[in-house]
Amino acid sequence: MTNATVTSASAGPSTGRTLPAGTPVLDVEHLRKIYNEGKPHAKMAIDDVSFSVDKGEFVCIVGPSGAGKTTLLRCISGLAQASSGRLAFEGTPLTSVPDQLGLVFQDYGRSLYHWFTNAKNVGLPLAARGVPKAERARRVSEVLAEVGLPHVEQQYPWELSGGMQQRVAIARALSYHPDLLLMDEPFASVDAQTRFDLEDLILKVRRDLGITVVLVTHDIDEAIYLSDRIVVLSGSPSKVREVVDVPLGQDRDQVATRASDEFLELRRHLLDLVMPHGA
Ligand SMILES: Nc1ncnc2c1ncn2[C@@H]1O[C@H](COP(=O)(O)OP(=O)(O)OP(=O)(O)O)[C@@H](O)[C@H]1O
Repeated sequence: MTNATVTSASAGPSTGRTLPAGTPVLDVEHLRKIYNEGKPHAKMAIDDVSFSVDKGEFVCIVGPSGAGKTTLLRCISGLAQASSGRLAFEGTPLTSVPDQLGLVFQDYGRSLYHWFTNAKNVGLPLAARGVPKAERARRVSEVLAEVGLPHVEQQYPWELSGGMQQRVAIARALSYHPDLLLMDEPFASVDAQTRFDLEDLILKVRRDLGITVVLVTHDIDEAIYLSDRIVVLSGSPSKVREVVDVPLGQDRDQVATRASDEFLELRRHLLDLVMPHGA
């Protein structure tokens, strides 16, 4: 896991363009990633990974430690270059960081500028894109309200709890209405109760904004709770072991959903896939 920062890969507003029916937001075909290719210390992190994500879907990626989950997100986001294979974003081959992409990584502590107010942090991608000040202020208020922090604009990140800081980071990634939100272990650094709150927040954001989400997690239960589908990676160098449908409906509840027979059955199946020998 990289302790990378929260990044807004684009500062521009969503294009809002309508994709032709059946066009996935994200298409990953036979992706392979070899670090230090051609050198004696070359390392194949991803062998052959294919999957696609449709508009509005919530897809989680799980797999053993070192399977290449972070590497996969870095390739999808354009932050790392795949060695071979094809990546397409909204039907267009991906050659650089896509405009309509939001990224949220685990380490909110390093991701926010602590000498800027929360409002300024959230507005940075908009400022970079030249969104006028008044419009920027309106959007910052709107998105902070969306993540449940309507009163923190003039405070600084260090005045907030860890969970609140991660909400600010999420608000920043959402400020320009990305079509696809990529999240790498976004809730791994907070306590269990805050983690549940943030999971519910991201489900609400997804519902409110109709956003497409791809999230990497070590936590099988979290993956089931959040997902429409789960891509299970094998150990390193990774292949797709299975893509698991999660037919739990849209209305999920931290207690009732997690206690349901369907949830427990999926949990058993996923644990079998991730720890095939009961390790
Ligand atoms: N910049 C890099 N240079 C060389 N090798 C790397 C680099 N980044 C990652 N790797 C290697 O690629 C493999 C996959 O790493 P990655 O961080 O993508 O896995 P992961 O599934 O996210 O791991 P974890 O679940 O432990 O966070 C590992 O063997 C790692 O050592």
